[in-house]
Amino acid sequence: MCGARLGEDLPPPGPDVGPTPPRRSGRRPASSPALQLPCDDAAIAALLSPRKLALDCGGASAGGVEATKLLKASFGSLSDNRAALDLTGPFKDAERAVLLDSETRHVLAAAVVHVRAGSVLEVPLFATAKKFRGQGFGSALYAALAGLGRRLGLQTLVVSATDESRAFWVRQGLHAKKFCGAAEKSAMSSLEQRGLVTSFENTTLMAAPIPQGLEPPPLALDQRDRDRLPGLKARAAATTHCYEDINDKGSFWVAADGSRQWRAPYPADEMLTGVDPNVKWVPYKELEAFFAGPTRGWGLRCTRDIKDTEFVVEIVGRCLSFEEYEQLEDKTYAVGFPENISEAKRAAGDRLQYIDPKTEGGLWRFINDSEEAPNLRLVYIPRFEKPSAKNPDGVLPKRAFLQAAHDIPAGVELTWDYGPAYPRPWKEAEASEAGGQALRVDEGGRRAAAKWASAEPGRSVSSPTPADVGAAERCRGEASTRGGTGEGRVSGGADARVEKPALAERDRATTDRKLWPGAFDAGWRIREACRNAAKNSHWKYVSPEGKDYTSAAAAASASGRGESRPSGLVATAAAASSGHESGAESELEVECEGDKEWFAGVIKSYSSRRGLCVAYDNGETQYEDLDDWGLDDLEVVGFEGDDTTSSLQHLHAFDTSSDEEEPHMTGALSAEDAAATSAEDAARAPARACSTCTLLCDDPQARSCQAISDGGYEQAAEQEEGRLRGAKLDDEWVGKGELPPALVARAEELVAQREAERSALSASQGSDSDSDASPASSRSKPNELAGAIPPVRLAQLAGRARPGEQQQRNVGGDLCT
Ligand SMILES: C[S@@+](CC[C@H](N)C(=O)[O-])C[C@H]1O[C@@H](n2cnc3c(N)ncnc32)[C@H](O)[C@@H]1O
Repeated sequence: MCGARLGEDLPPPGPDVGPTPPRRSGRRPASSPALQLPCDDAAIAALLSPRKLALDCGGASAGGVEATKLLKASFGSLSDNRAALDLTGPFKDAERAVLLDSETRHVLAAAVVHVRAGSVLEVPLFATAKKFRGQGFGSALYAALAGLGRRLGLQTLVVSATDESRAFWVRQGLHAKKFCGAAEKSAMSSLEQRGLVTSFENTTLMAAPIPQGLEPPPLALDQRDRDRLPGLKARAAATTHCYEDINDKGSFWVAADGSRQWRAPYPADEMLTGVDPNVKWVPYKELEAFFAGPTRGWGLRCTRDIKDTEFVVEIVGRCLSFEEYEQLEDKTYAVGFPENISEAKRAAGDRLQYIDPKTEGGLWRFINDSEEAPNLRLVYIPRFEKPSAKNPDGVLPKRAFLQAAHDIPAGVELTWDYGPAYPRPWKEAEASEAGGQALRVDEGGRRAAAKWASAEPGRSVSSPTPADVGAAERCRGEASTRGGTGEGRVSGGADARVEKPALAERDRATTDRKLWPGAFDAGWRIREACRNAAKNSHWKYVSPEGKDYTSAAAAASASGRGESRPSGLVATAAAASSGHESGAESELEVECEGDKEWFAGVIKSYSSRRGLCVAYDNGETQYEDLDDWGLDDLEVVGFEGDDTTSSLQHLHAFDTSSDEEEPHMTGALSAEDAAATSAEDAARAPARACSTCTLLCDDPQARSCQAISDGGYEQAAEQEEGRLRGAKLDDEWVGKGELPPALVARAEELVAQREAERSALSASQGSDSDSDASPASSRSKPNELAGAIPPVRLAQLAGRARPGEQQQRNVGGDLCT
């Protein structure tokens, strides 16, 4: 069955239990000669020292009382673990490895490590101190241990993973036997047969090959380092991702006349409280979508700890029959029931086969898949009962929920297992990456789609298996949502094409103006990037062949019109002068080639990805890509006002009221703020937070937050991701509302020139003849504009730490903060 799997039986309500510490199964590992960990290894020390970390190894007293306490707190509740804790009995040859803060000597993480004959590095116990969790210390200790294993020429690293720690180990590259490659599987079997590993009850044995070589592996950072990225609460997530949040209303059917028929109020047998009167819910407001990286896209996390068995979300959305599901253009989000339930439903005439949250849903639509270590499980009510003689229709599930499979600390990404039928093209990418070949998931998706489409030339949507359709559609959705070129789109025959719903399009005149004369007739279209994106001026440029481009310049380039802007804006003039008294927003004038017409507008924001967002006086809002303009084409036409009411009142959005050092975005002062704030204060004032999201935004009233919809959030998130991984920061990053630095620098240069001219003029004439010029006359005669923003102000603006610079200063402290 395609679509993610919808549910398993709701388990009977159970006690609210915490994580179960591992218990030894009683199997005895074979004795082996003792091997010492080379803990004084210089390469390992070099790996750790930039993070101000140190490794201490030895017997049961290594790391002192603090390490003993940590291991006891994590594993000491069962007497069976005593031997491992005290390094006695079967663990007499084991060692303790402790990660310390090299300055404070605090114990950050500790492990018991056994070097076993058979080239195995066994880690029976591993714990990170509670107050230091989620900061990468566990990953650092793992990297150090793997490095030591390398040094000793060991082949396999084996751990006993609890349910809670499985996701951590998966991130480090370890897998349970079921998910291991063939080589690892046989290695694990042989280890088990020879009794070379210690298995604990309630744990899963996980293993990874230890890559050989002298260099220690790079430090991987823990997933929870992403916590620092701002998240999107329900309302902002819905606005940003173009869907309606119906979490409070539940699922609905669409009637023939297009109206919605809500499933609530539910009959008694569909009430969760009927199954478990003490059901505990995670408050919806504690959930937030966050950017989980370019491969996974967006994910979901909770801002508070979740207890085992708590209910996290209900699967809400549009109810679909099988036939309706088949018509879906994008099946990425729809979930269906497992085959046996689906069959029973079909036999009983139950239309409810899928629930799709794509356009109407809840935050659950962001929850990513984890086959191996999900922390949520899908449960449904009523509990499924097969049709029987007594009850010919059986009992068919109607509602589904995601419930915590174990305790989940705040900030950890929530995941569930999409089920066996869900196509996972990203696994191909992961496998290639593991093999040393970096392959982005979008390429994997496109390749998978192309493979599906080419496997059988006659394939069509009318006759494939549901799994085929799901696979192809998901791959297609993935390729296009991740900016794919569309090359892998499924088109195995005319009827394999799935019609898109009508997206708003620009008319012929606008298309020709924005692209080039004749573009519309040649088949080019300017279409909203996703449904309802037009209201945010989020357009894409679609070629006659159906390929999407994100900018007019890219479209022009693809059409063979060269890299530069084909005909539209030639930019003989650009940024600067404010016509507003407060001077809060910079005005811009642009001349279109050919018709010699000047278009006036106001710069609303700038994103390095999409360029300047300009609100033109004719009511249109358009992104202008500065890369298409040579800076020599830009001419600063002047500035109005004095220190307190000058233009270019853009500033970086540091929240100076908090301790947080990292600027997120930049913002522009509102007219009132700018008027009321002195130039110096303005340069330091915190920008206002947008009412729809956690970001800073210059339009707090906007229903849709431009800061997010213009890609600023994702860009910032990717930057943050890069920073966390120690990647070089993109110097060119400029967030929302900040003018491009090159433009500011050019403006500064021209203004300084102008100032010099003015001084020279006033020295010779004894007067300042520019002081009466009005903005209107300024615009009509740009070069004669009067009034200049004092160079010192521009220098202040330009000289403030930019987000990238500020972030770079913090890099060294990542693991230690
Ligand atoms: C229901 S959506 C989940 C939300 C999605 N990440 C987003 O940004 O909207 C399912 C899609 O997310 C992506 N995805 C989910 N789990 C993933 C994983 N473990 N690795 C990579 N991509 C994943 C795949 O593109 C999949 O088709």
